[in-house]
Amino acid sequence: MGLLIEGKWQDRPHNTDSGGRFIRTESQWRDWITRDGAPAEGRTRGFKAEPGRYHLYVSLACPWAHRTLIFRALKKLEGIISVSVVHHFMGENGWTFKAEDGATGDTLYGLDFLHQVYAKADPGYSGRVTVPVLWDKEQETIVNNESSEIIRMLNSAFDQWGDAGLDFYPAALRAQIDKINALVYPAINNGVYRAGFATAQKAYEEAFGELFLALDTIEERLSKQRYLTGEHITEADWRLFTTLVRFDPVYVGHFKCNLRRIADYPNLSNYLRDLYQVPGVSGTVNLHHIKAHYYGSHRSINPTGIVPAGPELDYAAPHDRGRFRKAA
Ligand SMILES: N[C@@H](CCC(=O)N[C@@H](CS)C(=O)NCC(=O)O)C(=O)O
Repeated sequence: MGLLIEGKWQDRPHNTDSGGRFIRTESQWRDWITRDGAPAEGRTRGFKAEPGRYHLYVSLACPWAHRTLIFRALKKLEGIISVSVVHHFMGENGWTFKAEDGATGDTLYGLDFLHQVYAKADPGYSGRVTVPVLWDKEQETIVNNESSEIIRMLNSAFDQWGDAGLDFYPAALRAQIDKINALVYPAINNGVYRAGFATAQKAYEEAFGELFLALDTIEERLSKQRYLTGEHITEADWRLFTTLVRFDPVYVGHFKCNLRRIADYPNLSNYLRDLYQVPGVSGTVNLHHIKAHYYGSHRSINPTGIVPAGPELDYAAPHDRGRFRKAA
């Protein structure tokens, strides 16, 4: 684990504040692919949506990268946007491109490390080297490395080629989706990291308390409706899904998020299986990469790197969410 400082790789741990709280650094590459290629508001670089021009660098272990793979699959963009999958082990060189055990290697340039992709885009770059990365093969640069923005682009910019009938951020639901994201992101998506990477008891307990309070709130909401905003799956559901699917196999043990498992929540566990069983989604979930990455790479938390053999999980088992189906 580390970061680039003026284009040079340095092996460094995650940031924490003086109270031992995990601090997530803001993503720095924030341009947008648009249908007409015009720069997004407040930006100067423009990128036009074109088939075959863009590439995603992802980790199958990473919940943020996972969002982009789900959108790529559901919006039927597999033939339009290519992908390289990094190796699940993230050690002193950060993410690497060994083409083994489900990783593809760097299918564009044959590089060894993801930090070389960042340095290719900007030889003087200073910052963390994270997945996902949305790469422009034409200008050989990073368009964007913030998953919440990449999924919005995949949702609409490529509709000429993808499934234009699916909209996970419909205008009528935007305010509701934004409100749910504002709870789910800090308390759940980032909350598990805040618990797991805390280096002081109080910081851990703060994150732990917020996390389970938010899960309880969502559990209650899902007792009344099939999805977070009602009867349609939206971006808010996919953003929650990538954390839920990692929760019992990893976050309960590795990040000490052990007040309850998702399996102990009747609504959340059925909802998780419902989303997992949406055609195209299970193919984006790789539990081997997920478990091997977290337990194997975070040696400050798990010094032996031993990957637990359990728990038994069956996300393909039947769920009860059809009970919300409206009468015809
Ligand atoms: N805000 C970013 C976060 C991405 C992120 O933190 N990815 C992790 C993997 S789960 C990573 O690459 N970490 C490497 C590091 O921080 O050095 C996003 O949502 O895209």
